[in-house]
Amino acid sequence: MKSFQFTKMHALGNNYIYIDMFQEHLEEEQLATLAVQVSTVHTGIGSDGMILICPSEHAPVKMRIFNSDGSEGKNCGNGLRCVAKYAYENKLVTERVFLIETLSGLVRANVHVESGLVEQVTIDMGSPRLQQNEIPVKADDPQARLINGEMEFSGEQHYVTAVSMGNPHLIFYVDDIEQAPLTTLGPLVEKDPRFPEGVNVEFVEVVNNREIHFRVWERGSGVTQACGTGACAAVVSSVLNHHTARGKDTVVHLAGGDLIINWTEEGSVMMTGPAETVCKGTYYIKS
Ligand SMILES: N[C@@H](CCC[C@H](N)C(=O)O)C(=O)O
Repeated sequence: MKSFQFTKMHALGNNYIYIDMFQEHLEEEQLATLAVQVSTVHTGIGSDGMILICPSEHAPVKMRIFNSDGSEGKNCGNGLRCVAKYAYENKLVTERVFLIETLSGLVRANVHVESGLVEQVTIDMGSPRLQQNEIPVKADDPQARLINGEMEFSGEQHYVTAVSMGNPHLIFYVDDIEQAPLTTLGPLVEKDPRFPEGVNVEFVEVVNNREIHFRVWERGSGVTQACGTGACAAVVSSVLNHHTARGKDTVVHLAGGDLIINWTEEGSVMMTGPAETVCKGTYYIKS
């Protein structure tokens, strides 16, 4: 029976099965099915998806992320922090600051090490993309931004902001995060035809100009405890909607814990937060 070694890691509860492609070989055609199988709780390992840590021609390491439904995402903030921790602790890199390639470009990781272990990671996530054709959102004017724009979902008008952090996000503001319509509006908006590639759906309650509450329905995985790119998109949206300030640290309270996000004056979105190893094991591939 074919098998591979895996590491399960999580970042604020957003958990993935990580496979070291410097050591393992998997066929491209089997990756989507494998992501579904390993993610399934009862018959697999149980996770929000699968992440490959791959060799790269442009950086010491490349990340590929598959959601639990087998679809491939182009970026994953929590995954990047875990990949950075794995790369440093497993000596795929020797420096504490290094590049990671993603399907949406290169990002810079900075690992914060205590007693030889990476506890926190800061990722320079690059600049957000705001034009509707970059998200993508179908629009009469594809170059225009969607900031606090009106959109109808199931007969109700909502004010939404669209941000790409290499992957698509749509942000809704709510008065009480505990009442956010995560499991009703989330799946409906994710698959709305106005988002040709689907969309990650985020709900935000503003606490004050340095703090927000956040919940997410992720494209391809549903409700998760945290979404790094989503938290970055929520802070960008909150600056654009004058709820928080650019160039200042904003604390994002996610279901799984806190992230510090700063959309700098220079343009980059900086994300700082933890990454943890859960366990390692052997997975036997179903034939
Ligand atoms: N959990 C992630 C994002 C994973 C990919 C996303 N569901 C997509 O399809 O774009 C994060 O931490 O950013």
